[in-house]
This record gives sequence, C-alpha cells and structure tokens, in this order.
Amino acid sequence: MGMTVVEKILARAAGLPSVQVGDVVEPKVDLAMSHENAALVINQFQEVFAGTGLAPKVWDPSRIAIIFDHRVPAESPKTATNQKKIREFVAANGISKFHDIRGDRGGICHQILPEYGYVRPGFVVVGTDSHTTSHGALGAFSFGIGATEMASAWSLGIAVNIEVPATIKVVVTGEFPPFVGPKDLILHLIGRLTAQGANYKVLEFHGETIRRMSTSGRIAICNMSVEAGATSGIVPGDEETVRYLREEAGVTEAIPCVTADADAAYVQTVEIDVSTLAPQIACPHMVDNVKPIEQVQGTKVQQIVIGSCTNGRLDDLAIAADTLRGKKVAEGTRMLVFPASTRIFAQALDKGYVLDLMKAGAVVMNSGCGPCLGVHEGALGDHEVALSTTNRNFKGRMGNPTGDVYLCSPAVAAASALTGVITDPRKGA
Ligand SMILES: CC(C)[C@H](C(=O)O)[C@@H](O)C(=O)O
Ligand code: SF4
Repeated sequence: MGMTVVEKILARAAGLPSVQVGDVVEPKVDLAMSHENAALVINQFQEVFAGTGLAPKVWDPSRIAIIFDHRVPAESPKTATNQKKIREFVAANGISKFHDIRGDRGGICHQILPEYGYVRPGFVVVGTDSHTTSHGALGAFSFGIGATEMASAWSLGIAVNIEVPATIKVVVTGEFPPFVGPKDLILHLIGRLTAQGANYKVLEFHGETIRRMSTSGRIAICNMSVEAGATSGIVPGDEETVRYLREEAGVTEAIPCVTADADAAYVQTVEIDVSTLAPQIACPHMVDNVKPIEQVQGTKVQQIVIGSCTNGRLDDLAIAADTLRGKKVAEGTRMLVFPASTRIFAQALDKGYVLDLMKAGAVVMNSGCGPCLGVHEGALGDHEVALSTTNRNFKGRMGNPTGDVYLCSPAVAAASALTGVITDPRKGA
C-alpha cells in the first residue's frame, strides 16, 4: 500500500520503511519552534534534568527557533521579564534561530520560519503554537505541541508518542473569481468540514488551483487547517515551494520534495471548485460559522484588522493599498494594519503601500501578533464589532468577551473599511 505525504515524512523521520495510520512513532524533529511561551518550555526543560546530575543541554541549538511575536514590544513588566529570561537562555545555549524585538528581522513566528528558509519539504516541524500547521505550506509535516512535549523535543530531538494521523485529500479546481482567494477557500472548507471535522487528521491539498497558488496563499490555508481540527495541513512540495525557498528565502542547497504515492489511502476526499465561490465570512463566535457574504453584508463594523500570520503578507497589504489608495476609511471605523514581518513591512514601505494606507486613515502597526489574540493592543470596546483577516473569532478574541469578531479575506476587509459596514468587494468592481 502506498503512503500519503505525512506517512512518508513520518516513516523517514522514525527510521522505518513504512508506517500506517494509528502506528505510534517517535520521529526525529527537524525544527522546534516556540515564541514567548518558550518561558514555559524552559521551566519544563529544566525539570527534565532535575535530579539527574546532568547539566541541562539542548539536543541541537541550530534546530530550535524562538521568535518573539505575541507581545512585542512587551506590554507589561511580566512579559518583558519573561522575554529577558528567554534571551538569557538563548545566549547560554547558543540558539541561533532567535528573533528578538528588532526592526530588521522581526515578525510573527509563522512568517519568520518560511521567510528565513528554516522549513523545508519533508521536515518534521513542531511548535508550541496551534497555527504551526502553517508550515505544511512548504511541504513539511508541521504541528502544534504542548510545553512538556517541547521540553522532550529540546532534550532528545524527537517528538514523543505521535500517532500516525489519517489524511483527508482536498482537491481544489477552478480559477478564483475576482476578489475571491485562498482565505475564502479555507473558510468555505472549514464551514463544510466543521470545527471538529478534521480532528486528528491531516488535510493534504491537491489540484490545479493549489498548484497555481503562491506560497503566501498556501500558508493561509495551512495556517487555518487547525480551525477544522486538523493536526496539520500540507501542500506537497512542488516547483512553487522550490521557487519560494530559493528566491525569497535564499536557500541554496538541494530542496528534495516529498510527494504522495498514487495508491496512498485517504480517509475522505473533498472536492472544491472555486470558480463559483463567493467571499466567505466566519461569523461570531466559531470559525466554522461560515456564511457567504450576501448573508451578513451591511453589518456595522467599528474595527477593521488586516494582518496576522494568516493574512499579513505583501500580497494582502497590496490588496488593502489598492482598495484604499486615494480614498478614506469611513468615519466611525478604525483600521489597523499589522504586517506579518518587518521584512514585509519594509517591502510595503518601498512599494508605497504604507503611505497609501496611512493617508486613507489606517493605523499601520509594528509586525507581530498585534490585536489578533487580544492580549497586546487593538482591543475592542464593549459590544464593538471587528472584521478581521485573522484566523479566530472565539468569544473574547480581540480582548473583549462582549465584542463580535467576523473573519474574512483582505479584499472584504479593505472594501468594508471604506463603508464601515461588511461590504462585498465585488460590488465596487
Ligand atoms: C498563544 C498561542 C499559544 C496561541 C496558539 O496556540 O495558537 C495563539 O498564537 C493563538 O493564535 O491563539
Ligand atoms: S498572529 Fe494570531 S494566530 Fe498568528 S500566531 Fe499570533 S496570535 Fe496566533
């Protein structure tokens, strides 16, 4: 029997000729990522060595990545002290893939890993963040784990007790209509599968639409795969993956890609033709509460957010700038834009997008998680409504349990910024 991409990756990483769904394996980890919650991992890591008489030592400092992003710059002395503790640990252990609070190499972890070429096709990537699924966009098997599991990864270089997940094949065909894109595709898919529909499973993306899709779009769909409950999303590595890693991440060494066998077994196949897809909106307070825009247009919005690891890349900012250039954000609505990395921020400056957005009335914020999680900046007032390109709309997301968060594409967010109500971007075309 053939193997899926993830089965092949796990077999190689576990040193086995093959694996099957349900097998429990302990694959070697190629990259272990944390952000500010590395502080928790450090505590657990020290526990692992307590009483052994051995000095705590990470298995391979070149394979650990730590990125400050959730609370940058620190919003409180507590966060600043945590960051200080992590910085000291990084220095003491020689961890090289460290991204501190800096304007020249900062950003959200799920943007930094692809941007710096830290992730490659076929890698096993673990991260103490649920959206670690993002890196499936580069053909890696990449998933979120807890601080305790991460402490074992740091000490042993393996992911412990990994049950080989079943895989759902998602075949996407057709040409996106104008103002419809990868974000609408993934919202639609989550709506169809539901928030638990892919629990303990991998979403493996195929089809001509995926083959034509940029790495940015692939990151958006793999990023949100976890919102259907998936362990991970994965786009098997292809020419676009190699192009991205060479041209954008500057990778020079060979980039072998892992593909699925023709006779691989899938637990389910989902087919989507995007040529008739409308802009999709995830309504409060569940990501699977997805409706076509027709059903919610006209809803008044106080805060528009464009950014995050889902949609804070240059193509997303280009859509926003193209929509707002020479126009104004509606009175009574505020628009917050936060580029996913400082590199993207600099590119957006070069292209004039930042000035276009500022002149229109948007507030362009530093790169990081910003308002997405609701713990840093850009909180909602009581009973306010946000329309956001981020990936979660749970109660309290964006810092206020009485607020409502609607999720959408950059095209919808930008069109709505001009009107102050949820607006179909196709109408202005
Ligand atoms: C804070 C962090 C652990 C969390 C996650 O796991 O995803 C956050 O990034 C989020 O998006 O909710
Ligand atoms: S931008 Fe949002 S979803 Fe992404 S890692 Fe940060 S908090 Fe999580």
